[in-house]
Amino acid sequence: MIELQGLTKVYGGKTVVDDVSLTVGQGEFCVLIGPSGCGKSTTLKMVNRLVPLTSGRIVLDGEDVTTLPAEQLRRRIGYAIQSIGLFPHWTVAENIAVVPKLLKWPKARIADRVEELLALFQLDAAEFRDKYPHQLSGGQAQRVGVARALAADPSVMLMDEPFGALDPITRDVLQAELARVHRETGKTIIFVTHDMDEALKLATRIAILNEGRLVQYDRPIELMFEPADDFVRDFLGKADLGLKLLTRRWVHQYVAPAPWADRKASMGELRDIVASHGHVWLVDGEGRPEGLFGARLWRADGDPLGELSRVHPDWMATPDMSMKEALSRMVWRRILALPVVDEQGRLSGEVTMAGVMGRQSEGQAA
Ligand SMILES: Nc1ncnc2c1ncn2[C@@H]1O[C@H](COP(=O)(O)OP(=O)(O)OP(=O)(O)O)[C@@H](O)[C@H]1O
Repeated sequence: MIELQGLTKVYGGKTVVDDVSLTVGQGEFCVLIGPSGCGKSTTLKMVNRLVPLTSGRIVLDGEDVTTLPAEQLRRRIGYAIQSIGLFPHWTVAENIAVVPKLLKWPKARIADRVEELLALFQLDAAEFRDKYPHQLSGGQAQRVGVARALAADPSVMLMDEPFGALDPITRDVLQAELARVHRETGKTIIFVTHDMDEALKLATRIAILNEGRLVQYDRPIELMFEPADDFVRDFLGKADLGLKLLTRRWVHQYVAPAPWADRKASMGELRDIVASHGHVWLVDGEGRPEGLFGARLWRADGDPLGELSRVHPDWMATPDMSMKEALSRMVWRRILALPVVDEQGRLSGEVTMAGVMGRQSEGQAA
């Protein structure tokens, strides 16, 4: 846990960070966000004293570290930045080992830690251990940069737009990886970005800064439903709130029992189910969805069953998929429901457009 108390930075008479206080609990992923120049990076750099404080205190795991020598502090706080800062003449393994070496860990322990971190970031140790930074792609180098920051198992990780320079696809992959690493390691993280989508994907708590001041510090859902003021409301971008919210919601939160029938069902039985539920999933002998009657945006005239649609793997949803992705699949395939399948591919429920709308408006009313 880390507490920032009244952090203030004045440059040449101008207060660029103004009395910022916030507590990041153990295992919390705190994202600092705000317009360019609002003081995000300066706040972060005061935490590990890359920038000296004008006033304020930093309390790390209950200990006041404001006057601790900066080198000692930095061994307890990992730091990863956009430009990576890998040492060009050192191998990947040597780069990752920087802080453990400073801490005089035994060689074998360092080697084990390097292997463990490469595995955590899905880099094959045999292939990457002895490579030099110029032999890595941007995404690989960035993974090594984050692995290095984690190497000595710091109590807190600071990250300043670590994925800012990456293309959108690599960025997406690394965001998902970081979210997983955060879940697996339970690290306390403070992360700076100016990208709200990135913040919503990663944060357990978001701190919004404006002109050096902390305007709101809340869980993402609370920010969206209870913005502290017009600045926050505008900053979140009203028009996209509903969709952005869906990136934080999961299929398992929306899954409902699915009307289904197997191959033995008669057309009469199928019509009855469609009459009461609007659609029906046909499952094979193993319980895997293979067809759908109804639930298309278009219907054949006359027969309420409409035409049979073959269930395509692209339509299926899994419990851990985001609702944004599920919704996108419904829109793309022009269907009003997706089957939710378990690990064996068996029908375990469904998500529907109506369900999304219901839960969205419930959330907004809350
Ligand atoms: N070394 C410095 N000397 C003087 N002013 C500085 C210094 N570093 C930052 N500032 C000013 O402090 C303010 C906050 O800068 P900071 O880099 O913290 O903003 P930021 O929110 O991280 O911005 P961005 O999103 O553009 O990176 C800016 O107005 C900047 O010009």
